[in-house]
Amino acid sequence: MSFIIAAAGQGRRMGAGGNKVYMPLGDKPVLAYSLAVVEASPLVDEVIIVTRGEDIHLCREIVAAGPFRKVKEIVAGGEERQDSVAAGLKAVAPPAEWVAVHDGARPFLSLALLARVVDAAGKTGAAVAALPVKETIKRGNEEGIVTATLVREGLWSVQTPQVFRREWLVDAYSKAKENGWTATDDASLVEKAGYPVRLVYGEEINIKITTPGDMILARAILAGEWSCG
Ligand SMILES: Nc1ccn([C@@H]2O[C@H](COP(=O)(O)OP(=O)(O)OP(=O)(O)O)[C@@H](O)[C@H]2O)c(=O)n1
Ligand SMILES: C[C@](O)(CO)[C@H](O)COP(=O)(O)O
Repeated sequence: MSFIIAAAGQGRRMGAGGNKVYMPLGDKPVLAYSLAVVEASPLVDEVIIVTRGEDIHLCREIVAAGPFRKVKEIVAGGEERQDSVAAGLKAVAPPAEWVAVHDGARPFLSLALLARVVDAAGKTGAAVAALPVKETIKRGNEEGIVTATLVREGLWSVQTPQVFRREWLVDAYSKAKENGWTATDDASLVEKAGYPVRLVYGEEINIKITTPGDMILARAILAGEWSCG
């Protein structure tokens, strides 16, 4: 399986003035955590990292320090996450039957979660890690007034990894380009292209580091102050 790591963001919501995947977390940068997991996974044959052109030198340093030998290519990303994954997908060689996409900003990927998503994708053709929504979900207008309270039943909060039959993901990205579809995750495009996507129980610990509060949480997780499946 080819494994694409999307790491070409700008970290605007982190407000640290740089790409959060290169921020230190414990003794290594955020990006090095998921790289270590895929390096150890027998399910992953090759890794493609997508990062901003200006960060490629930082990425190379992390790969060399690992050393992360499965990294086949480091490619430059695009304006939006979708553009970055599209760039990564171009680097996946056609013999690969399966492609996984993961956020570099999710350092606590586990081998067990990756195996669960791969297993489900093997049966359905596409699968994503996700958790049922726990809180009441409301829609609000620009003035902050509630316009609707949604039915929570059946709603899932989606994570990565997301695993797809390569041909499905390539087809979905080509249809997205043709029709101008945009999405915040890869599965949305695959769904829109007409393919079934299986939801697989993710892990609460598999957070996406997005804001400064998430970095505090990540440090607590690392220190063993919080852990749960
Ligand atoms: N153009 C982009 C935007 C995002 N990402 C990656 O997609 C993941 C999830 O994105 P997000 O949390 O939104 O990261 P940022 O774009 O860095 O954050 P922000 O939106 O706050 O700027 C991250 O690993 C990020 O590096 C990417 O590869 N290319
Ligand atoms: C792919 C993702 O991590 C699934 O939760 C998420 O959609 C990324 O969204 P963002 O807008 O880049 O934060």
